[in-house]
Amino acid sequence: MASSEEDGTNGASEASDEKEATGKRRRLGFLATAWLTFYNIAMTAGWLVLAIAMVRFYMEKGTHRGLYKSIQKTLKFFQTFALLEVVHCLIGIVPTSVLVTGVQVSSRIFMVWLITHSIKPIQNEESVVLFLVSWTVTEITRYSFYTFSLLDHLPHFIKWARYNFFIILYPVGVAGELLTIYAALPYVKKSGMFSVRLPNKYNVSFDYYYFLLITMASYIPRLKPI
Ligand SMILES: CCCCCCCCCCCCC[C@@H](O)CC(=O)SCCNC(=O)CCNC(=O)[C@H](O)C(C)(C)COP(=O)(O)OP(=O)(O)OC[C@H]1O[C@@H](n2cnc3c(N)ncnc32)[C@H](O)[C@@H]1OP(=O)(O)O
Repeated sequence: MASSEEDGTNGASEASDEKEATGKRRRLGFLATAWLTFYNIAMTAGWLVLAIAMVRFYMEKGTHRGLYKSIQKTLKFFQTFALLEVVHCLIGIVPTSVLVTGVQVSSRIFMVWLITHSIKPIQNEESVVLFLVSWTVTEITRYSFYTFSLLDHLPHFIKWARYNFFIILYPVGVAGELLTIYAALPYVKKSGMFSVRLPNKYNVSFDYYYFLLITMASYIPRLKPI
């Protein structure tokens, strides 16, 4: 195999990658780079803690029943913290689209707080494990990718994982989310939770059951990974 010194091509492309990365950091500014590095390290660590807790739970109990309850605090904290990602786009320190990030983060927050947290009987559904595993592997890969990129030391495997894992993880995650919402439907219909019925003094009505059906339908344009 020809070395970069021999053919001159790899060396040139590495040098241009290096120049590009340095230029990007300079454009970003010291404070923004420091904050993003801290944020990405914290998020990688948070999702790693979650992964370890899930593996330990399963090894000790041999079942997924009770898993959500045991990890919910960590999940809620780190997934809610991800709202900062929308802020990062809004203030322009990351070049991702506000809309794409907003949809991604709000759908996750919705799953965490308005579905799994609020509807206790569905917490032991297998579908919850599907999206938990999918989100966890995705986020460990994604945040470590951003961290190593900012530090200019991106291992090949992390780069490969960032651009390939989603081929499996995205459909698994979406299936887990949709099946969990589907499992919630009977409880929502029976309890009438989060619904506002007429007559009332504001003359407005809202049916959470139909809202969930619309939410499920709104996944259709997003079946292609975002
Ligand atoms: C209230 C009711 C809500 C109802 C919702 C309606 C339903 C809608 C359906 C939604 C479906 C979502 C389902 C989803 O939850 C399922 C899953 O997630 S399953 C798990 C698998 N998922 C994935 O693989 C997606 C993972 N997510 C992402 O990749 C990102 O979150 C995304 C927002 C999609 C952005 O990705 P994109 O590839 O567009 O951007 P990049 O990552 O390449 O970033 C672009 C550039 O910005 C730099 N960047 C971004 N973030 C950071 C950061 N934190 N630190 C440093 N730099 C960052 C990045 O390096 C890129 O820079 P450059 O281009 O210069 O290299």
